[in-house]
Amino acid sequence: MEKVQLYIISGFLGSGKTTLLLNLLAQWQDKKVAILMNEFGGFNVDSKIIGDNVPMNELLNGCICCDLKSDVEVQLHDIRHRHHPDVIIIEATGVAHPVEIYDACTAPSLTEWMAIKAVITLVDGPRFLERDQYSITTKRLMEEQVQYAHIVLLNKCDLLTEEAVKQLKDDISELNNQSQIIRTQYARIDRSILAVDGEMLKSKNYSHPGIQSLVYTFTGPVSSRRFVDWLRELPSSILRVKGFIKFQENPQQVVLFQYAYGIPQYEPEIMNMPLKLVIIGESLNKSKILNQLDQLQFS
Ligand SMILES: Nc1nc2c(ncn2[C@@H]2O[C@H](COP(=O)(O)OP(=O)(O)OP(=O)(O)O)[C@@H](O)[C@H]2O)c(=O)[nH]1
Repeated sequence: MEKVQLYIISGFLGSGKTTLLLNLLAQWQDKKVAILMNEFGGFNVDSKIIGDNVPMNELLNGCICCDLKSDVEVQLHDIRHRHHPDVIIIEATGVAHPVEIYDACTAPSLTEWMAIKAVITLVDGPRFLERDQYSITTKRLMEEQVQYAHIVLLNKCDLLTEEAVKQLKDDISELNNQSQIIRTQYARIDRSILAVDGEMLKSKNYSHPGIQSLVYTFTGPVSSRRFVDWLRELPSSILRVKGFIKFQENPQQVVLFQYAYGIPQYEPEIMNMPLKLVIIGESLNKSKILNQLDQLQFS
């Protein structure tokens, strides 16, 4: 019996994990692919982006590498029994430690039928270049995600100079000289790159104390100008914002909003999605953010 192949997609918040997942799904149309999606918050924007056609289990409200670690085994068995996939892809939260996820997938009841093919880490080039500006824990996490990958995608190269790409490649090789390093834009890779076999990674206990998330639900459209003003004032401790929003200028249109490393992105959404925004950052001042969003919404 051929084993189900497992790929683990890791990488810091907003580095391009869902973008890679979408690329892989497009290339693997000849395979039955199922997804285990993990979100730090209670609302999964990424699963809405991927849509209903792909078999998917979700682990919400926590991180797969610590508080939800024991659920991984149960979810993987469930995926196998319900969907009979050829390939399973785990998309971890941006704050997950790859070794812990790997460890969670090596339970004997899983290895009977599942083979871990690779841990793929996405590096957000511009953010990684400036990793010294984050707290020591966050910087260490970014580096360890690189250190323990079998394949590293140096992503967002469109936002980097050649010199910066060279510098980042050197930094990544210094952290991990065993991995393949591939420079990418929008996480575009050829599936042949994934033909590797992940060897054992060593587990160690890991936690990420400072990183938190909150979900805000809008009751209706907001002013786009005031929303942009709010974004401009966001402290650098806010690492990621994503979700669905409507603007007063075009109140019927749902917009998929993404904000990673200071760069906002707006895309029209055809489905009528819940108007929720997920905000992830280091030591969030939750009441202040909720207050600001209330003001945006109600005044
Ligand atoms: N300029 C540029 N933007 C990119 C690239 N890859 C992804 N993005 C954008 O970066 C944002 C985050 O991408 P995602 O794929 O959602 O990142 P993620 O790692 O899944 O994010 P989280 O799940 O929140 O950690 C989106 O707006 C993407 O369109 C790239 O190579 N270049």
